[in-house]
Amino acid sequence: MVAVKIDGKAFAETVRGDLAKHVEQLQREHGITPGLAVILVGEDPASEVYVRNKGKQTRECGMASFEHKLEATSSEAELLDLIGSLNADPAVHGILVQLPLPAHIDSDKILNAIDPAKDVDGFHVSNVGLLGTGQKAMVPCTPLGCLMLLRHHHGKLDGLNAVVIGRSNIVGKPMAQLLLRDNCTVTIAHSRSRDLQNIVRSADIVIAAVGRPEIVTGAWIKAGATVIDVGINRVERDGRKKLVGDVNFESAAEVASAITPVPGGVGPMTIACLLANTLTACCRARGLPEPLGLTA
Ligand SMILES: NC(=O)C1=CN([C@@H]2O[C@H](COP(=O)(O)OP(=O)(O)OC[C@H]3O[C@@H](n4cnc5c(N)ncnc54)[C@H](OP(=O)(O)O)[C@@H]3O)[C@@H](O)[C@H]2O)C=CC1
Ligand SMILES: Nc1nc(=O)c2c([nH]1)NC[C@@H]1CN(c3ccc(C(=O)N[C@@H](CCC(=O)O)C(=O)O)cc3)C=[N+]21
Ligand SMILES: [Mg+2]
Repeated sequence: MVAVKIDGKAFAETVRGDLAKHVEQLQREHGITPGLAVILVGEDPASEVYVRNKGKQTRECGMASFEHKLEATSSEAELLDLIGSLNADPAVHGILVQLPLPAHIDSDKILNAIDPAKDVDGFHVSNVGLLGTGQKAMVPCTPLGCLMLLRHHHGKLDGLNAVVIGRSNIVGKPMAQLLLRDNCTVTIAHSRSRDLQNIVRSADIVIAAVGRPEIVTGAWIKAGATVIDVGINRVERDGRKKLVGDVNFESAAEVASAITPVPGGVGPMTIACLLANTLTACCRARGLPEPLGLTA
């Protein structure tokens, strides 16, 4: 292996440590506790693990965590009611609705019902529009976490070729916006892209957000590239359940100059950025200065 392993877990711990200090100061000087509400609809076991981890880390940072679990059969109207009450609750500064939602619920309608000022996922159309036009927005957590890792390990990204594989609203598209804002030349690839391998081979920065276990191998990577693996795929290897990314770590690490592992890469940064966005939302709501350097 020639590549440096980018330790997202350690970096996320540092970010959460900084957050905890700001939260403590907010409490001490203003008597304010930032609050994050998470809504989970249905019983998806993987989602429950995220919700539990998020709740634990939220409390460890000194913030308040409100968890709402709804039956999978809950109606859109019930969910809209809950969002309405959280929008009106001054103790709640951030609202996250865990995705995907059950098929009978219109996700866009739900996401757009969240007060944009409390939309810590950055999925509301207003925040998407603000980000796309270069205005102050809530920035989606996973792309923001990737950007923080890239800036930290690579420095300035000006003029670099970045290839984002995946065009979802939650990862691929906002990731491309952030890289463009940092002056990369951005290509977005997807399932209809022709000659994906050669597109990826042109990249100084590769962001894999595909949801296909280890689809990207070392043979696709330009020597010296930086590889950010967003994928979280549960697979069975040698009779054991295991978590792998969208990148084959072993082979990619032979050619890349730096690469994130799965687990321990982007995932922990996503949660750290969610908490950072909650603190930012809280400061904006109370007209207080935003702690610098935590969000983009
Ligand atoms: N670490 C973290 O914090 C997070 C991790 N994830 C993980 O990241 C991955 C992506 O998530 P998400 O964006 O929500 O996934 P989606 O399924 O919404 O999007 C996947 C994207 O990959 C594209 N794609 C699928 N197959 C191929 C292929 N063979 N070649 C090229 N492109 C392909 C799709 O193309 P098309 O649009 O044409 O269908 C689509 O744009 C998943 O593994 C998910 O679990 C997600 C969120 C947070
Ligand atoms: N509204 C909404 N916002 C999201 O941001 C969102 C979502 N819905 N739905 C699901 C995806 C997925 N996601 C992850 C977050 C953290 C880890 C994470 O912490 N991973 C750790 C541990 C993984 C483990 O061991 O289980 C790691 O990669 O090291 C993973 C995945 C956020 N998502
Ligand atoms: Mg999706």
